[in-house]
Amino acid sequence: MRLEVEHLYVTLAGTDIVKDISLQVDNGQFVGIIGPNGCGKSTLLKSIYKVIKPKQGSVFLEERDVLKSNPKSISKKMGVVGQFNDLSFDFTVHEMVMMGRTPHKHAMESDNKEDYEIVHTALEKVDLLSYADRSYLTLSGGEKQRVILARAIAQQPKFLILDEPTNHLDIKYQLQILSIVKALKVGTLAALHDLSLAATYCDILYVVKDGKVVASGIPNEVLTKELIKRVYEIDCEIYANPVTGGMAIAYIPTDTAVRQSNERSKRSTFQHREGCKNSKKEERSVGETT
Ligand SMILES: Nc1ncnc2c1ncn2[C@@H]1O[C@H](COP(=O)(O)OP(=O)(O)OP(=O)(O)O)[C@@H](O)[C@H]1O
Repeated sequence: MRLEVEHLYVTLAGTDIVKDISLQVDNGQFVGIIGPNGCGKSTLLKSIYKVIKPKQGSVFLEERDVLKSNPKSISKKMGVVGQFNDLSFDFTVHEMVMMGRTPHKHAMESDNKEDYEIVHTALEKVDLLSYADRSYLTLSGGEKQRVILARAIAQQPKFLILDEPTNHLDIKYQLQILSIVKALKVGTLAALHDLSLAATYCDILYVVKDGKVVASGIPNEVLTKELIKRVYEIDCEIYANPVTGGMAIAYIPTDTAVRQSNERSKRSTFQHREGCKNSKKEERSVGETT
């Protein structure tokens, strides 16, 4: 499904947080929103999935006017993985994921065989099948994050919104979760912090600063060191990853202590290598004389 956001403005507690943002996500596209802490990414997403009411603007999912539609009709089409996934009540992992089926059911309709199969597949996808009977509240942050993604998958959405989906995840699950989402082949709008991951997985990036889009386009063209300096106030070098060929970013710390420690570790690596070379030479010459 295609998402079209036009001239969105959000004001919270008298402050303008989102200022005239327009963006599009085509069917099957993975679109990333990047930008520094507090620039308005979550607020923008929340206003798209109807948790916050925008002051002005429109959000359309295909022909449907999202801001004027009732939440249940939107939740049949749109899955959301939010940033904070804490609950006051305890549920099992299986029950949590089964909640993803709710938008497709009438009041009092019980879960059927198909629902169970869908939940099973969703749990399998995020590697949590063996956790089905565990209490959600006892899970680690990363495990909770994967349960919430499984719930969104069980919802079988035609469009996905993800707010920092890799927040609590170790690198294996960061890659796994983004690959799973990409393989769903539904339009996806995701706020991401890791620029290298954003460059790897996103078809299009929107860069937000102070509530405004300051750049957009394909990652290779958008992510320049000048833009990163302007938006994040940090120096970096961008290079082609020698193994994957993809874009890699090396951040350059401004902190002198860190620079000195890097220099020291470079020197000791060099000394270690030279030491190894010399002891190999000695071993060879001992072998030749005996
Ligand atoms: N309910 C609220 N009332 C007042 N200000 C708010 C409210 N919610 C968020 N803000 C402010 O709006 C700004 C944008 O917040 P938002 O959470 O959208 O940023 P973000 O880009 O998602 O940040 P992060 O990367 O840290 O998650 C912040 O300065 C935040 O303090």
